[in-house]
Amino acid sequence: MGCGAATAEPHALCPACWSGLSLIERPFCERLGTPFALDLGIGPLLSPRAIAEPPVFARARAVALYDGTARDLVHRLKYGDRLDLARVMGRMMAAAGRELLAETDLIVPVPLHGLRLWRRRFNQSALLARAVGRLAQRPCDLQALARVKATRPQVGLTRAQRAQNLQGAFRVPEAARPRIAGRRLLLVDDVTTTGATGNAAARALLRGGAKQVDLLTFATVAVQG
Ligand SMILES: O=P(O)(O)OC[C@H]1O[C@@H](O)[C@H](O)[C@@H]1O
Repeated sequence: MGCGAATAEPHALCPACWSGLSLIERPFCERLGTPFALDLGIGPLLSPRAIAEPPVFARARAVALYDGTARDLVHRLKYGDRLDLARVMGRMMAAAGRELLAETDLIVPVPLHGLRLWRRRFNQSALLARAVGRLAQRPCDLQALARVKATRPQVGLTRAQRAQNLQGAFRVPEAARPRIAGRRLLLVDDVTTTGATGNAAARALLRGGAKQVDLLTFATVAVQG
């Protein structure tokens, strides 16, 4: 599916692609979902980063670290027009996000600004959100959150610049407020790097009346602890 090699089942990864995935398993930070190098046998665990800078979202989970096959899959989906990959990636996300999905009322993808959506012709996060929703049997609302600012791409920006770039970028449209009021939302994106996008989007959703916002992405950038 990822590299094009034949697989026994349709919409599956070949063994080589599988072995190139750095899957995230416990022990991980219960808040950020980032893995720990060591299992200390105690829990629940929080990373120093989650304690020093608690995120706006309640909990984040991701399938894999953003390297090897995970990076290839994200790039092929996003820049290579391989929309078909959303299905296999969504299946893995539904598994990695099982705990979050059990407490989710509504799935909301991170939106693209209209201009970027027009250029790319699709929102990869919406494709992933739909695939996760279908499998987990949770409704998906593509209009619950709007990207009202045409931000620079996050790629190449520092941590502080990423947060700055997203200030005021998201808003819950008036018409969507009744649909998210008091509800537990699962925000879906392709990748988390610094968490700036997840934080900015979660902040807008909480301001818009959501009760809780969790974050599920396909990949996360490795941050030790
Ligand atoms: O905001 P952080 O977590 O730093 O970076 C992740 C974002 O940067 C984009 O390329 C991804 O699609 C995602 O929305």
